[in-house]
Amino acid sequence: MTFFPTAGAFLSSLSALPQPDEAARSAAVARQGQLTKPPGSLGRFEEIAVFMAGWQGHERPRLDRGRAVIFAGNHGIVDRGVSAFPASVTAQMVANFEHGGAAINALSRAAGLDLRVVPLDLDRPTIDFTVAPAMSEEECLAAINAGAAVVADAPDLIVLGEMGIGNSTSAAALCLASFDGSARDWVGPGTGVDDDGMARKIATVEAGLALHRDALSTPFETLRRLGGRELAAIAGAVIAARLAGVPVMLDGFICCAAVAPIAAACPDILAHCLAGHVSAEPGHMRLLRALGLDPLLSLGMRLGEGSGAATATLLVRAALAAHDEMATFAEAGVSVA
Ligand SMILES: Cc1cc2ncn([C@H]3O[C@H](COP(=O)(O)O)[C@@H](O)[C@H]3O)c2cc1C
Ligand SMILES: O=C(O)c1cccnc1
Repeated sequence: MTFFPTAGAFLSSLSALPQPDEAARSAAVARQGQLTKPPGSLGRFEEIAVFMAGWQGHERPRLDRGRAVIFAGNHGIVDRGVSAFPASVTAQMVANFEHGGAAINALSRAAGLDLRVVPLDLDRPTIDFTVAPAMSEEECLAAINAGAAVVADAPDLIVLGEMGIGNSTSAAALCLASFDGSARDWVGPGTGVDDDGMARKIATVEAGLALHRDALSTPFETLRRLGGRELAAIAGAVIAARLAGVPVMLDGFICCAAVAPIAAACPDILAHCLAGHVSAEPGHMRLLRALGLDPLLSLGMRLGEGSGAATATLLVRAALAAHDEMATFAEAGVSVA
């Protein structure tokens, strides 16, 4: 499926974004005010229920068809010694996802999410971005469209994750290109590199920015030059979800970095997104602040795969259960004041 036929179509979609259904939102706010509890006493759960109502367009939103998607891609910069693991682990983990043995399989099952795995040309790593753009326009657009395709049948919620050895370095480059700071502010240990590995990551990000900075004229160019297929796919999925009114749960540093270029150009693009958690990757909290997102969980996780986002979906289930199943003051015969 070609959701975005050209890079121009991808970019112009950012200037015509649908807003939440105000009638459904107001009805959900009114319902929260009638449930048998002091007003506001369910805290963030109330906000989540109202958020889901607005994007789904129903006073009582559902989570029957929740979907987790993990996009996978390989990165040319791995040859620069930026990960504690070899690039071959990406494909090995994809096989593990397909056999049900990874953390995201267990957590998706626990959260009642259907899991899709989308490997993106794993045998063709992106080009080392310190030498040339990571992807051609066609490759980047194909990845964006692979992301957009996973929301075609409008699931109730989409949970986004990634797998790609080396992608915490691409993520740091996308953050530096999109927001302020230095390479050091955005680079972290990822899978657990030592001090020398950290220095190689910082040098890689600095070299990438030095080469491409003057050409980063649009979010598409930033994703294409410094990103990777799985990161472009996440950006495509987030925009397609917005156009389809599908709420999104974002994961850790890498998943959030994938949307940094589009959010820097168009801050409203993340209005339909929740941040599942803040990961232990040091740049993640800084990134969430730049994106204007308040994470639901802080569990010291630093895995990726959509694992934090899938876990946070359990909180959405709790919020929707309270919103849907609680009695109103009138139904329960409880005095209002
Ligand atoms: C076995 C294994 C499973 C993973 N699942 C997610 N990641 C995570 O680690 C990678 C990013 O870290 P870096 O930039 O240091 O390579 C990504 O694939 C990410 O999703 C994993 C990494 C490994 C080794
Ligand atoms: O926060 C993340 O997304 C993350 C951190 C470390 C390794 N992989 C992913």
